[in-house]
Amino acid sequence: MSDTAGWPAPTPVHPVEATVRLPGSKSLTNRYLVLAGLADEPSRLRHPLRSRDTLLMAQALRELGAVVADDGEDWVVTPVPRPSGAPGPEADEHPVPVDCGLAGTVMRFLPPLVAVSGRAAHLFGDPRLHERPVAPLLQALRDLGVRVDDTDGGFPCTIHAGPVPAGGEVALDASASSQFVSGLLLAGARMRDGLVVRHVGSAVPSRPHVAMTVENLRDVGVTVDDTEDLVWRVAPGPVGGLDVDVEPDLSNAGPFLAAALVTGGTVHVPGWPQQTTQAGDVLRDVLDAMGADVRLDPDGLTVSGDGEVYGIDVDLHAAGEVAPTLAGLAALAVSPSRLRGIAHLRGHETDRLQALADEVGRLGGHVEVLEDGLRIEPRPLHGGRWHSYADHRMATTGAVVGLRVPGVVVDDVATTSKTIPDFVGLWTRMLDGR
Ligand SMILES: O=C(O)C1=C[C@@H](OP(=O)(O)O)[C@@H](O)[C@H](O)C1
Ligand SMILES: C=C(OP(=O)(O)O)C(=O)O
Repeated sequence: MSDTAGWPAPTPVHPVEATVRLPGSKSLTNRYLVLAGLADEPSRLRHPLRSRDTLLMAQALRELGAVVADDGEDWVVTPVPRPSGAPGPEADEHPVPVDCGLAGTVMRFLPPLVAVSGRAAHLFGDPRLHERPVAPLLQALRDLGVRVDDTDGGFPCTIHAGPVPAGGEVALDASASSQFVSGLLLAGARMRDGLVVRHVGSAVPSRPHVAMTVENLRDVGVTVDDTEDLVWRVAPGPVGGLDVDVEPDLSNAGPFLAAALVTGGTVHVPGWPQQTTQAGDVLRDVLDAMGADVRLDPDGLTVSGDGEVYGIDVDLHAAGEVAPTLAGLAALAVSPSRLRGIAHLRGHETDRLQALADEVGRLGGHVEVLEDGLRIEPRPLHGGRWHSYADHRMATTGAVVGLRVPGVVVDDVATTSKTIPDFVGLWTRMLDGR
C-alpha cells in the first residue's frame, strides 16, 4: 500500500485474544541515554527502544563525542568526553549539528547536556518542532551564563561553547512542558554548585515524568532533594554508569489495551512493571473506569472488555500522553466523556485537541474543544480518511477508531516510527491472535 493510499485500519469481526510484547519506553530510553552520556563510566541499556526519537538521541550523543554501540541486543554507551578547562574560541567555530526531529525529549534534554559538555551545537528539527515551546528552558540556560542564540525564542538555536556553568538556582515557568525541568535536572550534577530548579507559574504538567527523572538520577548515584513542592535540588557530584533493563512503553500500550475494550476481548502485556514512574500506568485505573476488567500479575497486565465502553470524566494533566487513545475510545463509548487538564497538548506533536476534534468530526462524531481539554459525545461514526499530522498518537488513535468503524484509512501510519516503529506489525499480529 503506497503512502498516498494510506493504511486501511482493520475492523476485526472477532474479539481480540492476544499477548502483545511492547517495545521499550521512549521516556526511559532517552533519559538513560542522556545519563549514560554524562556518566563517568560506560553504560549498558538492555531492551532499549529503537525508534526515531531514541535514534536521534543516540546520534546527538555521538555528535558530542560519545560512542553508542548497538550490539544487536543492547546499547553500550561510552560517555561524552568531559571538558578539560574552559574551551578556546576555536571550540565555537563549528557547532555540531543536532537533529531533534519532532522529539520533545531531544529538544529539551539536549541544550543543558550541550551546555555542560563545553561544546557548541546547532539544534534544529522538523518544521513543527520549531513551533513547540522551549523559550523558558533556553532563558534558564542564559540565566546560568550559557550563550544561546535562538529563533524568536525557539528552535533552531545555537548553544555556544563556554565554561561549564557554575550552577546555583534558576527559576522558570514549566507550565508548557515538564521536559524543561527534566532537561535541567539531568545535567545538574555536572555543574560546580549543582542546580536548584524552581518552577514559577501555573501547574507543571506530566509530573510523573519529573518523578521519573528524579528516580533515574538517583539510579546513577546523584543526590536529588525534591521535598519542597515545585523545587528540585540536584547536588553536584559523580554520575555512575547504568546497567538497566528498559521497561515496556506503557503509554504505547494504550491503543492495544483499548482493543480489548472495543472488541470485547482480552489483551495481555507481559513485563508490565509492578511499580513504575511511567505516566502510562494510569491506564489501569482509567480503563477500569471505562468498563474493562484489569488485572496486574507478576507476569504482566491483562485487560478484558465486553464490547461496551463507558464514557469518563478524567483529569489527564499528569498523563497527557494517553489522551489521544482515550479520546478515540471515548468516541466509541455509550456515554459522553470529558478529558480535563490537557491544554498543554496544543504544544505537542500537533495541536492534539484540535486534531482529535477535526478527525472524529470528519467521521460524523462530536468532539468539542474546551479551554483545558475535550468534551466527547459519542455518535454513530462512518469510515473516512484519518489524518495523522505527523503525530504517532494521532495515527494509533485512528487505528483504535477503525476497530469499530469500517473504512477508516489512516493517511500516514508510518509516522508511528517516532516511538513504535513496528506498530502495524504488532497491530496486525494482535488482531490475528498471534
Ligand atoms: O519527559 C518525558 O519523557 C515526557 C514528558 C511529557 O511531556 P510534556 O510535559 O511536554 O507533556 C510527555 O507528554 C512526553 O511524551 C514525554
Ligand atoms: C508528547 C509526546 O512526545 P514528546 O516527547 O515529543 O514531547 C508524546 O509522545 O506524546
